[in-house]
Amino acid sequence: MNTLSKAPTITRSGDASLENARTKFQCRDVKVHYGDFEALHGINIDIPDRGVTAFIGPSGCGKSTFLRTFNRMNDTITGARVSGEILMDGQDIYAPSLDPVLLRARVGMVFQKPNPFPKSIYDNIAYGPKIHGMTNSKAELDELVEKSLRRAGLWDEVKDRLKLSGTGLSGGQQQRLVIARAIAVSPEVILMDEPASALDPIATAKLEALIEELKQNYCIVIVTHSMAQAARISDKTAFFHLGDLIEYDTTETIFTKPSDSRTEDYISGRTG
Ligand SMILES: Nc1ncnc2c1ncn2[C@@H]1O[C@H](COP(=O)(O)OP(=O)(O)OP(=O)(O)O)[C@@H](O)[C@H]1O
Repeated sequence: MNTLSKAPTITRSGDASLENARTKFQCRDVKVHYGDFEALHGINIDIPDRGVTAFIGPSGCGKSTFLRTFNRMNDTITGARVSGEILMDGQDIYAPSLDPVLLRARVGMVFQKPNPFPKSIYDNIAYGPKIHGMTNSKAELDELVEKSLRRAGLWDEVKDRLKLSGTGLSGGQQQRLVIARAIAVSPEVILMDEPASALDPIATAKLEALIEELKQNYCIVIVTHSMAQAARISDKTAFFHLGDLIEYDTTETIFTKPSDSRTEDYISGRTG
């Protein structure tokens, strides 16, 4: 059964220990055009499940463009065109029969600027589960809201003000609220596009601790401009340059013995 195009039931499956080495996404010759401009020139990469993969590279090299291909967010950009093949758990996520709304529940996204809905903290989390018909009663919904906020490390800070607006939280809290909102619909993947760039060092540390914990259960792909952050939190790192994937390896290898001089120049701060 093609779970992406059929029932809205969103389930996780598999044994965590077995899935450590599993591939979540297989990308073959992925190109993205904006009109006539080719932003990505044919990317081949396998993204592992249950771990953090970092995309690094100079501004404009295509990191965000590539990240958006994993939940078809490029579909929403006028003139953007994706070609090649992206398989998620072996299923073509660009198949015409696929429902992008269901895909985006399975592949959540967190942006640079925290973007809570202008609704209460509670409603920010409850919104997705309601749309997807995931709960049968108010009590179940309450439980899911609490569980999601707990998993995002935010429950203790907000449990007494669930009815207040999500936009009234601090930047770091808003970012964790957005992560809780993504978690609420039981995603398998969380894409993060420079999620800490608007946060102070303390909020960044909390976010990184959260990512460290979430990676036990989710495939996380993060775009970051911070080499230190990539080195701290990711298991694998992909270095992009001018629309090409130059090098992809364990984070340790990329940061200690990169094989391409362009990678070395970038991570050592000589370019970028
Ligand atoms: N909506 C768009 N329309 C046209 N061109 C775009 C669009 N979005 C991105 N581009 C171009 O595609 C290329 C890749 O951009 P992208 O934002 O993916 O790079 P990036 O590596 O994420 O950059 P940054 O680190 O600055 O966020 C750039 O040349 C950019 O100008």
